[in-house]
Amino acid sequence: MSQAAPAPCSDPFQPLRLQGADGASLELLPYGAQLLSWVPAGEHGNRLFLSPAAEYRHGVSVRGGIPVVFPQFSGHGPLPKHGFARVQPWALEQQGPAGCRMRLRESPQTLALWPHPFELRLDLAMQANRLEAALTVLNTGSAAFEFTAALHSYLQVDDIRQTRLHGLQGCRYLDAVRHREYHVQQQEPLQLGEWIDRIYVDAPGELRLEEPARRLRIRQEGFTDTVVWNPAAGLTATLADMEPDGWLRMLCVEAGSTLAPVRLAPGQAWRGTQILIAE
Ligand SMILES: O=P(O)(O)OC[C@H]1O[C@@H](O)[C@H](O)[C@@H](O)[C@@H]1O
Repeated sequence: MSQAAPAPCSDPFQPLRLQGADGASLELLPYGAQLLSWVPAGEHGNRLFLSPAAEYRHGVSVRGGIPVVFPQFSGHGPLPKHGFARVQPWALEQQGPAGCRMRLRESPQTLALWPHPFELRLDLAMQANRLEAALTVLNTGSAAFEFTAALHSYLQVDDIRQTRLHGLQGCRYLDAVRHREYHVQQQEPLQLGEWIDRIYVDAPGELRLEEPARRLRIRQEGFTDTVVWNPAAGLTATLADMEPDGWLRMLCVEAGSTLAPVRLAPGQAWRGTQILIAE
């Protein structure tokens, strides 16, 4: 990756476009450091789901791509849902043809919500059919803090009802759909098409998303949990930024540390990575 001077992006809603020499490409919004699209080398379509009804304005999270969840997962705490990183303008720190580093530091807005100095880095790297997204959290203050976080990846599928997720059998999960109870995954592969909202705890390092015509390997490192979410028709109808049938074309498979907070002493850093491999 070539080094460029850190640049605050003048319009955070103006996407950055990167095109690797091998033909892979991505589009990224400085607002939220949100990846909007990733097209692997040799393919033509976005492997990430981006809702055509997504909203692009301050204070609202863009529905699709890969939102960065920090410092709070979902509604599990006093902060706004999924924290604030996804609705802040990030700076572009480094950029090359096949990758970039985005950076977010504390600001008066973040300190008003969460009184800790921090630095977040999102490193994105494409290589042929592979995309790596790495989130680094640094404690730049003088007191310890705790956080939860996730890479909230919306994966594009042709038809969720024909899609299977392999690799979760035997894994314990917290089911947000059924009274927030814990269960153990029996079905293998996991069949989809109904409302699902689960946190798989101590999730395996690799899953496989299988569709009739293609496949995606999903790896994670550093993160402890995997969240699987699809709103189905009922919940989708309540989301203004989703088309009524949008749920048929997406599945969120999120790499997260969501239930047990990560504690960072002053000067310490933590890193979590999600790797997507298109096949
Ligand atoms: O609508 P939001 O805030 O982007 O959240 C979407 C979903 O994100 C998932 O991570 C949660 O498990 C779901 O409960 C939630 O509905």
